[in-house]
Amino acid sequence: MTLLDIHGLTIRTADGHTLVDDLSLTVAGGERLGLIGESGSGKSLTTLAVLGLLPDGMTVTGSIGLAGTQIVGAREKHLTRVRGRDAAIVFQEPLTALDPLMRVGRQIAEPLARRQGLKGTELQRAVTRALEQVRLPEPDRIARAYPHEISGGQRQRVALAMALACEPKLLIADEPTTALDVSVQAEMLDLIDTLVRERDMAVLFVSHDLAVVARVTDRVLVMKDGRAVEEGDVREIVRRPREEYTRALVGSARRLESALDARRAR
Ligand SMILES: Nc1ncnc2c1ncn2[C@@H]1O[C@H](COP(=O)(O)OP(=O)(O)OP(=O)(O)O)[C@@H](O)[C@H]1O
Repeated sequence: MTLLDIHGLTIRTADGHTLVDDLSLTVAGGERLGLIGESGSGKSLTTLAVLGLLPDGMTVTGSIGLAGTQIVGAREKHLTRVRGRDAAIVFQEPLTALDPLMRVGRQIAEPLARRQGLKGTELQRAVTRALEQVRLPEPDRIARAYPHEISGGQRQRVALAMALACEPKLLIADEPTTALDVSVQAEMLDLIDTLVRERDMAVLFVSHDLAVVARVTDRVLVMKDGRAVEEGDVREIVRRPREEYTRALVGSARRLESALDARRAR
């Protein structure tokens, strides 16, 4: 069944400049779609639009159906209900989602209390469980820490725990590993892969890196200048890119892989 149905999505600035142009895509329940394209191609704006989080002043036309709710034009009170429950987002920079002045445990507790009505010891246990699920060692210490007292990789795991806290049907991951060290990136991708599989969640995974997208998604949509240029099975696109732009993306991903192979062989 279709979980996310975007049709003819167009996003413009207040002065009429088109940033996303007539974009259509669907994600079925449990399916994983990668959104790929170079910087500025409109990937992030598309994901923000799904949660009704576009910056003030931008205008949106077209439709975005998310688990039966029409997001375009929806009132804030309806959007609040959808966020976290139907879709949740993990950003490239975890500090975007975390409050610097609040202990990590309280930040995870907040959505759990609000959505699941948990309190007291039960709530504390749920926070510990949420931190354990994202494979954070010493969950109790992490829960007492402020965001700046833990590492970037740990912060991203905390942000993932928050996004998963209400078991959304769709996880949106916007370049979730780009800001991390290469050694931590692979661990994070594996973690997302496992957790999403266990929960049978759908994923909209945004990246400019085809190698990363190929690792976690089944299908990929390539964007350029706010438009979809190509869409298909991720292996098929890597093997036989149809569009020139996609060929260039595949070519640069290959060059990077062989450069890394050459380094490993040294
Ligand atoms: N608040 C804003 N006001 C005006 N233009 C914006 C705003 N946010 C983004 N844009 C423009 O919209 C276009 C698409 O931006 P978007 O962030 O969606 O790209 P992206 O593909 O996610 O890029 P990146 O990989 O660098 O995050 C860009 O040209 C960007 O400059």
